[in-house]
Amino acid sequence: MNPERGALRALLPVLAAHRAMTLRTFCAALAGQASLVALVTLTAHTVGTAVVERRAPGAGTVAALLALVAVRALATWREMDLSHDLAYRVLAELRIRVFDGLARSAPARIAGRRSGDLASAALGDVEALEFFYAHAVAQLAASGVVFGGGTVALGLLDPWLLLAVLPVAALLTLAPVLESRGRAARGARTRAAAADLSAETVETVDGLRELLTFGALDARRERLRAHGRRLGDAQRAEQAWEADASAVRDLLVVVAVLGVVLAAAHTFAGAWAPAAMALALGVLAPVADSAAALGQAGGLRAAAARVGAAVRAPAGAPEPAAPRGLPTGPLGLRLRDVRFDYGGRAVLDGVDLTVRPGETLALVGVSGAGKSTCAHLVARFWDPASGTVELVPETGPPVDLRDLAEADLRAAVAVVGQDAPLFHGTLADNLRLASPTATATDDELAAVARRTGVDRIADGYDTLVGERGTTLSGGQRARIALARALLTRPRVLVLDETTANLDTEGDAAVSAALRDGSPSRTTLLIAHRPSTIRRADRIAVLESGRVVQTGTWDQLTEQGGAFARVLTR
Ligand SMILES: Nc1ncnc2c1ncn2[C@@H]1O[C@H](COP(=O)(O)OP(=O)(O)OP(=O)(O)O)[C@@H](O)[C@H]1O
Repeated sequence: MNPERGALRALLPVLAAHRAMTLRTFCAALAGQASLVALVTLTAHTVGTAVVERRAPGAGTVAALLALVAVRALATWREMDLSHDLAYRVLAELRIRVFDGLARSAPARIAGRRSGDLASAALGDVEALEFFYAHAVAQLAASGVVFGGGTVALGLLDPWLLLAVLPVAALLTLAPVLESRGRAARGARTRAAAADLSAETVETVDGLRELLTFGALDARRERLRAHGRRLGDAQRAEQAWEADASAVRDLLVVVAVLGVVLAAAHTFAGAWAPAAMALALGVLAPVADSAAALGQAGGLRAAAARVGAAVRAPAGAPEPAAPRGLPTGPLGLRLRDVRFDYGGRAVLDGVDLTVRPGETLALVGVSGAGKSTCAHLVARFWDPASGTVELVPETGPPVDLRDLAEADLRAAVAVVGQDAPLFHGTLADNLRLASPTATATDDELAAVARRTGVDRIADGYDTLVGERGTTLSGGQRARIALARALLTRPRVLVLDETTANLDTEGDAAVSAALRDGSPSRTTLLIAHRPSTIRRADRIAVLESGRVVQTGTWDQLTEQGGAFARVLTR
């Protein structure tokens, strides 16, 4: 099924939380449209009276005209105010829902997608929906009511007038439906081009250093230019169609005008003839506006589909319905017959691995063996296709990660990667990222900073580290990421090449400090450097999706085989 079908309708329930405001916007739109129809009708009648019957308007008529002008002006202002207020509230909510969807399904969903593309979905597509919420929903409903009421009035006044208006109204309403597929395709082209350009721009800015180093800036500029051109072409195609559609709508209204003039001249005399014509055309005007709005909204279906998909994204690792608690004390880690793939060949094909409480186990293997994948499963970024990942208390049964509440899992397990990103802000902000409620005291922060060497990075904790830590070296970033994890006091710590960027001395110092800091903590250490691996209590070798060897450094170096191959590589 076409995922864009009904995509806009599927986003209507967001308005449910703003029912009162939606209703007020509808009332303002209704008052604005109805007062306009009344105003043009009364004006036509007044002018007709003056010109045809040579009678000046009475005080009552003038007062009614002034009142209608005031109502129209007030209602228009109120509608603009309310509809935009409503739209901006809804968009703010949608942005958060899109973010929640990404967070819920990330990084499973993010894998393979470009961050600029996601940013475009989160911001550009949501922004594009402003038209739908501010200018379409309440206005279409109001137009329907005005047209319905006007149709009844016309029918009572003169069925010929109705006959002149109805076919054109039907064609105007039908046109956006008939052209919806083409509109959606053109809109999708624009949104896709905008997303590509956004992805390309983000990648270019991120990789400026590399592009400069390899002299690839000019080629990249050309690519950006080509993407910009593609977006421009898509936007022009949309606009050209819009201009044509608008001309066709105007033509249809002209046909209606001719019919209305004929019908009114046939039935009415004196000042009532222009009044009836004005009423008939006044009733048709909201239909023409609605047709334009419907057409424009049709172009937003691709944006709505992308936003809807992000909002409804299933959780990569769903929360358990009845979470189990974790006993206090040291926790071991066990992977039991774990199988996992990223949609292609099996990356893990029956991994069995045990890390005892308080033990440090080094997981080694050649590049691409699946070590980081194991770390991601322990962090529960994804669930295994089969098998279990368990936390094993010293006493009591093991607890499957799938049975743990998210907060309990995050409190027990911390995973630090090789290039953990830092965020714009101070060093203290970055260190306290995991405990924003400042559960870590200043003394604790200072102790952890000392242990990880973070206290030697900057003059003070108020130092700005810059977006993504670009002002820091790789080793400094690694120390901060490690300190950040330690402040959460994890019982299981997974270090995925965390100290690879430190020099051998720094690596040794951090390892010693880690061990002294909390001897009961269980550590799964992913490393390539022999001196780092050697410090672990035990070593497990991952090869062809399985753990093929385990033992101490001395045992494994004696055995040779897979471990020897890893060391040689
Ligand atoms: N998000 C992903 N989507 C698809 N395939 C992936 C993804 N992440 C990793 N892979 C693939 O899974 C395999 C294992 O990757 P993984 O990163 O776990 O290996 P690794 O042992 O940690 O490697 P390295 O030592 O180089 O970091 C590789 O073939 C990799 O290409």
